[in-house]
Amino acid sequence: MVHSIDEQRRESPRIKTIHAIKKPYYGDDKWRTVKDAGKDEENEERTRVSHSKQKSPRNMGKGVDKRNENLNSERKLCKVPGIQAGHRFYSREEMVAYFHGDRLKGLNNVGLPRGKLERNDYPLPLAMVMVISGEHEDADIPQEFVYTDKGGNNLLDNKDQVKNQILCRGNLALQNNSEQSIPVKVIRKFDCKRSSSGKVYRYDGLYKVNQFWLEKCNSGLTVLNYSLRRLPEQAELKDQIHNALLSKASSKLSRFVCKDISYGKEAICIPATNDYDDVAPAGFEYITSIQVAKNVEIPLDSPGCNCKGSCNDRRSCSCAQLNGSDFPYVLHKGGGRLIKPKDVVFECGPNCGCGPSCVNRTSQQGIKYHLEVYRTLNKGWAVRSRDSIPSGAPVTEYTGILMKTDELDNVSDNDYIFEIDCWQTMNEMDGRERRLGDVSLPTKELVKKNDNKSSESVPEFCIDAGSFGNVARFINHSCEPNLFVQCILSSHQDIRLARVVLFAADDIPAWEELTYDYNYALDSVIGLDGKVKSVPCHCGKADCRKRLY
Ligand SMILES: C[S@@+](CC[C@H](N)C(=O)[O-])C[C@H]1O[C@@H](n2cnc3c(N)ncnc32)[C@H](O)[C@@H]1O
Repeated sequence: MVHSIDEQRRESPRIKTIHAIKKPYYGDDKWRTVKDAGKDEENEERTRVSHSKQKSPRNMGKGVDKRNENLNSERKLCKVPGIQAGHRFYSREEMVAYFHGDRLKGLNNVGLPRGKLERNDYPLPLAMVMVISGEHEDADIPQEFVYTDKGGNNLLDNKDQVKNQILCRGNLALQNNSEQSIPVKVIRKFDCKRSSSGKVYRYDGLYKVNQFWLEKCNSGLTVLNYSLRRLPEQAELKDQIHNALLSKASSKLSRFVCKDISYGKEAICIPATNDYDDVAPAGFEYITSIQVAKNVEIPLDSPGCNCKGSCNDRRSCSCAQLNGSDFPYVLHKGGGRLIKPKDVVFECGPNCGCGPSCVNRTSQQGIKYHLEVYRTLNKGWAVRSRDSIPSGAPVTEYTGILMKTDELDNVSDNDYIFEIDCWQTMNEMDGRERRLGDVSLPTKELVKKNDNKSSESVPEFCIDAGSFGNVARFINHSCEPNLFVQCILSSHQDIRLARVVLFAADDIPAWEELTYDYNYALDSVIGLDGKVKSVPCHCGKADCRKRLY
């Protein structure tokens, strides 16, 4: 069976950049006096690159902004809906998704823009969440404890204190919490063998910052201490409920059927878990990059740019020129993010002067998220990420054997074939629809250049991941996907042989199944018996088309 890029695109993301300006909401809680705290993060949000679908009304109003509003703002300074004291999280990412977007340090504050000391009628910063290390997970939740921040420590070397602590950042935040009677959510981190991350994070509840005081430590330097007392009358997970959840979680976590399906070939392990039986994914060899069939020749004729280090001048970089005089990626929090999907993205390649960490090689830098292959009830294997994935980030390339489509054997028995139909899409062949507005002049020229190579509406080349492939071969279809397909050229300019890379279409929370839209034309798959094949779709989305093909 063949699922095609083009068909996926036909109804899928014509992506636009949304500069989200969110209105923070702090719930109807008694601590809502700090109404506007959190606007710093709101500003940060404005730089967010959003990859929500333009064409599909299904995605309207969903995704990044709404979800973050729920997950972040509402939860910052009040209780966390659905989470009771004693709740355990088995990965940092899962815990972070509940408590504070995508970064959670030891002490998380709602801060101030640089240089400001006060905003409106309340002082900032304020402490929201405190993550501290605990001794033993089964010990009772402490009613009171003393906290000492790490201010004044030598961050580069042995972390010893080298300066007096002063009232700034975390320390100042805790003082403000104390003065305004705003509680802090406390999470304790424990080592835990049954957790796949090796840690468990227990939510201990809301604590009032009772008092703070200065103290001289052995080295003669000043430290600031805070005593925190747990607020009374907080609902706690009852032991039997907790144990039930725990055994469910641990049984889930203990059902590892393979520690790393890549057997060390990826920089990050990709485990497989199975809650149904002991079977592990099998029948294929893991490859991290495309292998080329004998009778297919990949040209290496991309001229390449003359930049050094990382490409950053769009006027002088010839690869930027190919992308319509701009770079397709922005650097955000250390990683490249695709600004919007394009017919084709021209990345730097072997003939370029820049180095391997150039932002215009974003899709070539390997898998960066902790992906997991897991067994589902009715879709076979599926893929999820234990980390949240930001919108526009590359998740994985679709690898396999790059071969001629007409040389495929047993097509109808092979669930792992990806047709490379970027060229057909650009030419709007066979009912394919081209995205408007993002076809650069060089891309148009490229289309012309390839015009004599193929006039077929059927893509000439495909990636067969049946026997050789990577984690992408386990990614299922959804009628409302969270990934999209992007064709990429780096070493040559033959669009028929473009690389296929899956990118995050939204901010994807940890543990959500990763999916893209196969977008088969219904009745397009013919079985060996010559009859049209039909497979029901189990994506479970509200607007499910009910059939995969
Ligand atoms: C590329 S494979 C995906 C991984 C596959 N689930 C496995 O176990 O290896 C494509 C096949 O997965 C199954 N599949 C993918 N998405 C599905 C969906 N939404 N509903 C039902 N089956 C699906 C179909 O059998 C499809 O032919």
